[in-house]
Amino acid sequence: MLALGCDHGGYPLMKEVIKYLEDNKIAFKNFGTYSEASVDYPEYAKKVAHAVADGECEKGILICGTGIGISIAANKVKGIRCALCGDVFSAKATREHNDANILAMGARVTGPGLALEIVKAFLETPFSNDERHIRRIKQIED
Ligand SMILES: O=C[C@H](O)[C@H](O)[C@H](O)COP(=O)(O)O
Repeated sequence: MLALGCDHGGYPLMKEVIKYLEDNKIAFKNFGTYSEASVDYPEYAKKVAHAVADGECEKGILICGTGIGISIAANKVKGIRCALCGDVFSAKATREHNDANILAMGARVTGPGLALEIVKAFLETPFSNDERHIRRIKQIED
């Protein structure tokens, strides 16, 4: 199960992401927001980050205007490795190297075509399980 969250700035892109997930029969839980009415992104980062950290959801996707604020907020939650990605290489690398459990994107930065390629790479790339990456993730946790 995938946890979704966005603010008003991220909402237009989140609609595209939701369509992609539905088309590909990928299960998700949507924590909002549900419109372009102005809201505060930390609230949605918190909901998604806790759903992932608590094991309710396996991974998450967070979107705000830039992806910056919502990723900063999500990374305050213990156990969260939220990666802000604006390209496919980074989305793939952060899964392989960092075992990132939340993808963040900026709807005012990244267009929908590229964003959906980023989502696909993030969801389909497994963690490498390489010893050096496990060691470094452990250092982050410590
Ligand atoms: O990092 C923060 C996000 O980009 C927000 O989506 C952004 O700050 C919202 O801006 P505004 O309230 O001007 O729409």
